[in-house]
Amino acid sequence: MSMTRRTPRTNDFPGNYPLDEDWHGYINDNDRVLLKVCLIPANVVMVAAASGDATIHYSSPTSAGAECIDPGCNWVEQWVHRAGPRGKIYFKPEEVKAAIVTCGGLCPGLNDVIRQIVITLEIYGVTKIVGIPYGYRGFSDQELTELPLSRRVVQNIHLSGGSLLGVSRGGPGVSEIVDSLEVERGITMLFVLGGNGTHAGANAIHNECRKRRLKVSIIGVPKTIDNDILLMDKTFGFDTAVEEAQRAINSAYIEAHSAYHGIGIVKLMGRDSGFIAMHASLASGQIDICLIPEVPFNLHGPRGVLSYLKYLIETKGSAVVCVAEGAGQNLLQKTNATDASGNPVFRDIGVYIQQETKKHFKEIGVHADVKYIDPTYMIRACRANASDGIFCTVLAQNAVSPSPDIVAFADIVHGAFAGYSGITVGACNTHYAYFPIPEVIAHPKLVDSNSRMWHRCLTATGQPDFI
Ligand SMILES: Nc1ncnc2c1ncn2[C@@H]1O[C@H](COP(=O)(O)OP(=O)(O)OP(=O)(O)O)[C@@H](O)[C@H]1O
Ligand SMILES: O=P(O)(O)OC[C@H]1O[C@](O)(CO)[C@@H](O)[C@@H]1O
Ligand SMILES: [Mg+2]
Repeated sequence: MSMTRRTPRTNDFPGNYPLDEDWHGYINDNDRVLLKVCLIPANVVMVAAASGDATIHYSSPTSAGAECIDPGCNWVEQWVHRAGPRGKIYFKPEEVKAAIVTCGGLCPGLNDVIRQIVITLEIYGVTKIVGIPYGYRGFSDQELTELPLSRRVVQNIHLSGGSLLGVSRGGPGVSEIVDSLEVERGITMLFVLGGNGTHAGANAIHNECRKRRLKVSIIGVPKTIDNDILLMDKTFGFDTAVEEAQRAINSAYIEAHSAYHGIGIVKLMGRDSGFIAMHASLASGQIDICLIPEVPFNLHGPRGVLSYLKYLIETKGSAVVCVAEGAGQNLLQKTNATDASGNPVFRDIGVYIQQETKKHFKEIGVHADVKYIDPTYMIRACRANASDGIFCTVLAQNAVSPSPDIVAFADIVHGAFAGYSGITVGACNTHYAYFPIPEVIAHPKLVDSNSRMWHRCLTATGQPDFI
């Protein structure tokens, strides 16, 4: 097998300099990634789910995971732009001032992404790169000054969790942010790392820039530990969260297993979506009951969680419950409180289950030793694990000499240089693509209770329905 050089050697090409059509190092602007396919000719149904299933040929719309895009289940193809470096760039690197901002909650991998963006920008020849401190707030708070970024500054930041730039919720309105971008700072590329709220903000900033006819690229990188962004295989930090959750689950298991009639309860993140809880439960093999926001359950009553816990105590001697923070909110009193970004503040379902379990076992006169673990912030503050780290690091290596397989975070820089704006980057069916922001934040991506993955989780825990 011969080694292929990633950078063209001048003597490889006639005239000593490769023409774009001879140098196969760039993404063609017309390259596309297939997002969904949906077809019903006669009895044959081929439907691709939102992500990752484009290669499945379903034989019936009732097959697990099958999904029709339109009500008639007609042939529909959805394509998105393939991500990667373009032969023609839209910005002159020496005229670019790029800024990076991280908003919302923390997520493992933020520093890796910041680092990769800076390194890739420098490779393009950009020298003016700054970090906006503490999320969107950094655009309005006069006491916060922007942080100059360079390879030297970001070299080792991936070795720790958190965000070099800091994060925040809430902050200034869109108009104020664009004033700051345009007038105060002269920013021409803004890289926005955040979840659905941040992306809603990024889209609004993009629209305002267009309204003002500003030549500014607004590019998102979806950051959500909950993995709740639509159309993408997964988002960075999710893998790390699932892995870190294993420690908490294992501790809960050991506590429960070592106690007489021990019950361990672990609450994991997941405001709307139970992906972390589902995957962590599956990975651990130590969970008896997994509760997620998408699947309603009763705590009390003959089919409720508490009756099943009693059964587990009687048959196994101990039990471990994994509950996502957004699960069972209908069982709790609403607070009507919101955080600075307007997100509803939930009551603590983990604490509630702990209290109700203690109460229930006392009432029925059965001894139970209940231990509750909430590892939320320990998980969120972690540095990215190897898988999430590779997700960034390999991209960085590719970014050193642009080639067609430069992907993901490096790609968002390519996206900006290609003149894209109002887009976000992600992996879809293992390929990297640019997505229009409104499409990916239309609603949170949810665990499908009819999916194979949820069924696998139920098989792994052995739990019944709690309704
Ligand atoms: N609809 C919106 N329009 C403009 N800006 C928004 C909107 N929603 C949220 N934002 C802003 O985006 C930032 C982050 O929002 P939010 O706190 O909801 O976190 P997030 O991006 O969803 O991340 P996380 O996954 O951690 O919750 C905040 O500064 C908030 O003011
Ligand atoms: O306590 P904070 O910072 O508001 O963040 C909590 C939220 O952040 C998330 O981890 C998402 O970033 C949610 O799962 C959770 O509801
Ligand atoms: Mg959010």
